[in-house]
Amino acid sequence: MFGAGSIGCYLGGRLAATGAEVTLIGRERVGAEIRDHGLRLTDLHGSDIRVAASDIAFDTGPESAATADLVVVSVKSAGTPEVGATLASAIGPGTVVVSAQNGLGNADTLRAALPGHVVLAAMVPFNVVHRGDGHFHQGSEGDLEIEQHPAVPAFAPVFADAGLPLHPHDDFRSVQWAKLLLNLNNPVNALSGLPLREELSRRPFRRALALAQREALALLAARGIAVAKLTPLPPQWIPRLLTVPDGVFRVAGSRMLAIDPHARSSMWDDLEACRRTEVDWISGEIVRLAEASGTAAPVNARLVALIREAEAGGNRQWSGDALLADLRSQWGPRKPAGKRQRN
Ligand SMILES: NC(=O)C1=CN([C@@H]2O[C@H](COP(=O)(O)OP(=O)(O)OC[C@H]3O[C@@H](n4cnc5c(N)ncnc54)[C@H](OP(=O)(O)O)[C@@H]3O)[C@@H](O)[C@H]2O)C=CC1
Ligand SMILES: CC(C)(CO)C(=O)C(=O)O
Repeated sequence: MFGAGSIGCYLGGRLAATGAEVTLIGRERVGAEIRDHGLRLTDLHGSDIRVAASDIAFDTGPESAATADLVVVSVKSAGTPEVGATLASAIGPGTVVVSAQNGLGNADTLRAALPGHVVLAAMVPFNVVHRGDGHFHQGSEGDLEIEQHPAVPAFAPVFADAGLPLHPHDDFRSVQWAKLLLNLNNPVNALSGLPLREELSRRPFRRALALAQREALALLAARGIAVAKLTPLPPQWIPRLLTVPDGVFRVAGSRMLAIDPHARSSMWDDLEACRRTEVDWISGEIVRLAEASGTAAPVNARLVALIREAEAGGNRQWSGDALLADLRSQWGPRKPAGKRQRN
């Protein structure tokens, strides 16, 4: 696992717990935490798994990757070029590399750095919260998805044994777009300063997310880009669901609210840790799609700008009403791509 953070420690720990030989590659502060406490991996269904420090290796450098069958990359997107360059001189022939990152382009970045290697994109649908002292908690549901490839059956059983089945997809880009639409909530969540469940329980924040999703969906439809159905509702219907009153959403959106009350988006984690966020790889993709279509994506562009401001110390405690009013004002005299709809 290259990137021992929330995802790397959770996936790596679950694999190690069923006997897989796993090395976590990460920062010394995380290595010290695991040496002191081992790993504790819990989920929303009450699963509680312990991995002793002696049962999982930890390195700060890439040496162990030289003999690995599989390297799963789980750093934030800004770190991908460095990981690609590091792996290029570290891994042996035949090592398969899987990107378990959000966004569209991380696997491509790794592929460019690792010609001759199989590099596959995967998608983690659930949230992981780092609760400290080696404890990582899966706060929402879902199975891992992966690009279809002949290399997958060699390692899929190890994931299945660990309770993390991999679902291969022929059209993985459509899966990545579907996840990106859900991740458009990351900047809204990060700007709200609230846990995900609390934020999604408040209609003005859901309306803000619906604005961002509608803008993205209109651009995707105009370009004929397919979006996979990852949730019971098709992605095109989710903005409508988001805008219903709170009481209705508590019932109709109960699956979206089935999140640990403490879970936050990974973008909130980044702001909290004063790290560069992944907003350029999430909302920024919609802005670039609009530019490539000769139009604008003012709502998503504004979310990028607000996250930039928050990275520089700006407001991270927006009220739902203020954020929604700010995003609506971006429409101005211009129309966003697609039909204008009130959220
Ligand atoms: N957290 C979540 O719930 C989810 C996250 N994701 C996605 O998964 C990916 C990983 O996210 P997450 O686990 O939250 O990220 P984290 O920031 O928690 O973990 C990444 C870790 O990798 C470390 N790291 C970065 N570069 C290197 C390097 N060159 N060598 C060693 N260690 C390095 C980071 O250290 P440092 O911070 O010091 O750079 C950090 O500790 C992201 O793309 C995210 O969007 C997807 C679904 C859910
Ligand atoms: C799981 C989800 C959608 C929300 O936590 C996520 O991908 C993230 O936080 O980056």
